Amino acid sequence: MDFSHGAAFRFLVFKQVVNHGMSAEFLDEVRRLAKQFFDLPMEEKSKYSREENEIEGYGNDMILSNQQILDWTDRLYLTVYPKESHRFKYWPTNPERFRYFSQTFTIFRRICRNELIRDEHCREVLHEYTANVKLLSEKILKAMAISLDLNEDSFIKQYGEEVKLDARFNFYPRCRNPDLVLGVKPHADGSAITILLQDEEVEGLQFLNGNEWFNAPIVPGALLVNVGDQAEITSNGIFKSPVHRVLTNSERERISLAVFYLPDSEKEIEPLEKLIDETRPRLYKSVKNFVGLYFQYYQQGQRPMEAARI
Ligand SMILES: O=C(O)CCC(=O)C(=O)O
Ligand SMILES: [Fe+2]
Repeated sequence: MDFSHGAAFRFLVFKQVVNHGMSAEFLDEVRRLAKQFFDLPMEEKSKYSREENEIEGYGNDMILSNQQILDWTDRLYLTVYPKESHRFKYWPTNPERFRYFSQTFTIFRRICRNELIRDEHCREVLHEYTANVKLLSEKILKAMAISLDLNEDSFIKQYGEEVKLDARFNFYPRCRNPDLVLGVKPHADGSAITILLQDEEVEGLQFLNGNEWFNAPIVPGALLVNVGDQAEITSNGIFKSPVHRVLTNSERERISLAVFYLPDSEKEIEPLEKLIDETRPRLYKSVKNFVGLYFQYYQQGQRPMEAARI
């Protein structure tokens, strides 16, 4: 990863990262697994259904009012880190490889990387992806701190000991009336940062800049890094958490996988002291369990950041 252009990095809204240490084949494998899951008959998928008032599991938006417009999407939401938080009742066992890499694939990859084949047991696919994404997220949070002349651990320390990673697999079916409904309504992510694996062929994600929506292009082999609300708060607004949405498509279905890097919900987070001065007064209150707050606001189509702003 090249973070040498520190100043430019400050104004990052979203960034496509290519040198993230994961091969294009591995990313394809992750996409394939997601797709295989969503292709299963409804009867099979509903074994992992989200329960009312729960976030994790398979389903769609929580229904809070009968005025609510639902997103045109199917999701599978799983806490993937730390291991102790895994709730396997929501983890698909079908396709089998959702949990396990085929041994052949693992060995093949290791041979390609000229690695010794020491440990031959299959690794769980999501664990490997999660470990890589956690590492990448922390590298980026360090680079963000360095670009502001801060100690590299400044943001990470703010987020506490017990960070959590949540994965949201998104599937957008074809839609006959794409002008009438969105795949995901406009929102900013409630994470510190989000690492997004986009569909390899179908666009749909858009970012708001001023009053205009811009397409996020597909960059082969890249992951998209998105600043979330909690990084906006801790950076005292220097990094902005962008509003984005997903369009529906009448021709093609689309998948994506967002992994949210979430601060410890017991930890109070707030703008870093060093980023507050007379020219940049403190913009946000201290907040705790921002994700809890986030879901209440999101489902009503409001920006949770409003609750944090001074
Ligand atoms: O599907 C996408 O490209 C983005 C999904 C998204 O914004 C999210 O899951 O928060
Ligand atoms: Fe998002």
